[in-house]
Amino acid sequence: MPLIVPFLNDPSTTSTSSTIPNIMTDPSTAEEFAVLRQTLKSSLRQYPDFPQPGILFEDILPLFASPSLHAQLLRALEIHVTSTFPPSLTPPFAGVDVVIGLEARGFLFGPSLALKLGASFVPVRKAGKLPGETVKVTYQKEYGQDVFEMQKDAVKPGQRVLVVDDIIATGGTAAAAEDLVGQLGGEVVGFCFILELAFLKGRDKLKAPVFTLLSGQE
Ligand SMILES: O=P(O)(O)OC[C@H]1O[C@H](OP(=O)(O)OP(=O)(O)O)[C@H](O)[C@@H]1O
Ligand SMILES: Nc1ncnc2[nH]cnc12
Repeated sequence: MPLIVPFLNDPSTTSTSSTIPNIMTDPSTAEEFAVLRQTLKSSLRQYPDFPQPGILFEDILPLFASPSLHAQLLRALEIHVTSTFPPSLTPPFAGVDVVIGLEARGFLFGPSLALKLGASFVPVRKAGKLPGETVKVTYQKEYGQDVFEMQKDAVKPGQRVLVVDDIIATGGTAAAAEDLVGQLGGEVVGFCFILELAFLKGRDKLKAPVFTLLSGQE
């Protein structure tokens, strides 16, 4: 009988809406994950007053500038997703069919994560970039308003979708993606972010469970 270890006693890994069962059966994987998080967190940069006064901008790009950090990021995300949605389980905790990445920074790691999970990758793009029939939604984010679009045949009814992005701030962007998936009859089984600005309470706007790898700006 494997030892069941609580995944992490950290508020950034739990959801207020519903809770993902963050358990891991292998203690050495839990330890590996904790070390990965520490390394990744210490590699982020912050820029005050960008892109406008009053915003403390969290820059995740150093994670991609170094091949080693890039690999560690993907390993951390893979550990999380496969321990939360093991392909061998039955719903609601079975695997993921589609990973959706949100423009633009969700495109940096969404496709690689999808490949690791054996899932499809689908982009959600800013308006006017996608050919063919699309669904659309207008949304508010931490610094402005935008329009998101997804191709109509990108998600099939009943498919299990994981939405990924670099940051959740006010949650407007992620909620817009959840809306688009719902319009196509897909099921968002979870959200996965690298970083969460917890004080903005963005996760409260989302119906599906939320996982964030790192916390920021308490
Ligand atoms: O939770 P919210 O308040 O909605 O903000 C989070 C969103 O804001 C940023 O994207 P941005 O719209 O700046 O676009 P970009 O990735 O194309 O630069 C970030 O990458 C998230 O997608
Ligand atoms: N403070 C922030 N830093 C980086 N990306 C963001 N997207 C929304 N708010 C952000």
